[in-house]
Amino acid sequence: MPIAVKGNISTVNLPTTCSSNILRDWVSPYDASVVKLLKDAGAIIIGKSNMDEFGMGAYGPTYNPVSFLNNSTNTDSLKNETSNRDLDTPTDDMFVPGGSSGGSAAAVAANFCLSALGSDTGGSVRLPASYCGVYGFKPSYGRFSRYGLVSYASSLDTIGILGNNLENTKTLYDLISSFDPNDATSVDFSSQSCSQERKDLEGITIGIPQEYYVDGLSQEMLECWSNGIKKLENSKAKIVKVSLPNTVNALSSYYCIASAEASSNLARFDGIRFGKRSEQPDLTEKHPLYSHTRTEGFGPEVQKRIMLGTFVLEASSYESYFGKATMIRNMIKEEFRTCFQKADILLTPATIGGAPTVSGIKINSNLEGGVSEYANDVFTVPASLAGLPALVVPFGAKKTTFNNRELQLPLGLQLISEFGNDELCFDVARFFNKTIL
Ligand SMILES: NC(=O)C[C@H](N)C(=O)O
Repeated sequence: MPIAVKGNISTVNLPTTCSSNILRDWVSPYDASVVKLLKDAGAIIIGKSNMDEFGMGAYGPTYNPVSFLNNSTNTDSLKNETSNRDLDTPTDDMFVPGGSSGGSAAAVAANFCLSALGSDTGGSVRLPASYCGVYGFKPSYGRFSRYGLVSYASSLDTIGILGNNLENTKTLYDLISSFDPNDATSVDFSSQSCSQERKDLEGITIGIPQEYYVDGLSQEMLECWSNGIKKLENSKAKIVKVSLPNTVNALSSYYCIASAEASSNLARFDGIRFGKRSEQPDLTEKHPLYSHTRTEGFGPEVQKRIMLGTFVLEASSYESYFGKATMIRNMIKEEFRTCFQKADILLTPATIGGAPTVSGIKINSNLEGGVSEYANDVFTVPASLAGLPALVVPFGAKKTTFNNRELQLPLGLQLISEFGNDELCFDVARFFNKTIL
């Protein structure tokens, strides 16, 4: 199976740059455990995919293939379409793939490969899956080895899978679900496998978190969500309302914890041991080599997060920021636990709407200091904070026209299940294909 691998997952013969200047041309001396498992099973690694620098969703330069496909999945027409365009001056029919595994999602959506490895810290696999119309899976924390994944926020990071269909996504899941003694956070789930061939969803209760009806949820996503609920109901699932009151605080908690961990993890990139080293350090500064290397090597989003993270970890702000964020995280975990007493699995939107345009993202970033994109993670970060498995299923599309050209922007729904019960996501997802509304 041809597979693309995200640029932050180590591979021996291809560069692992995390799309960062600081790791430009860097090649790892070893394969990540997940890559090794795939190679041993005969997979063909077709290349490394583009990403937002170090996984920090700034919606980097990849374009969403939907912008060019024109309702056709033909790779030749994609090539023609892209070669006719000036990709440096995006028009209003050019969309972002989402981040940070945008390159992996785009590669699958464009039929360059059947599946791809990504990584998901707060939605980095699930958001691009939804925007590009492919499957996107984030496992229970600890199920896939992180050995060889460049760390961003270690308590949240997971390897994830993007797939063109459910079967290929599940094949990769089966191959890389493996305990790894090289990863101290790896969990042995081998005794917990519970996948079942079901003829319908009788006996399965689907929870609908009421707090996910957020302000700003687009009309098309609202419709997509209620169609999804109907589809599962038609397959004999029982639908119940559940409550996750701290959804409103999840984004602040996530961005505080993720930035704090990033500021610590990224301290290793200092120009001494890895990648780029500044050639012109200003010797009048206190730490000229470190500061110049890091100023030249990291992009603006990464620098912003390092500064935010350093701030929330300072002794004077620790309790009011990092301490509170951790408390909220614990409350979110507890709320999920309560939900799973009423429901087996939750169904939510993956995003608030279809993919934004490239130019829209640029305008918003300039106006609001670059935090507006963070709001798009509202439905994905809660499962990350709680370490739960979640699967995004492509379901529906938003129709839009530009210069008389009709485009269909994909929309995805998210299934979230209990810790360790990853396979239930796949079991339920099958019914999005089976039942006719
Ligand atoms: N890495 C992720 O999962 C994406 C998230 N938007 C972030 O920037 O942290």
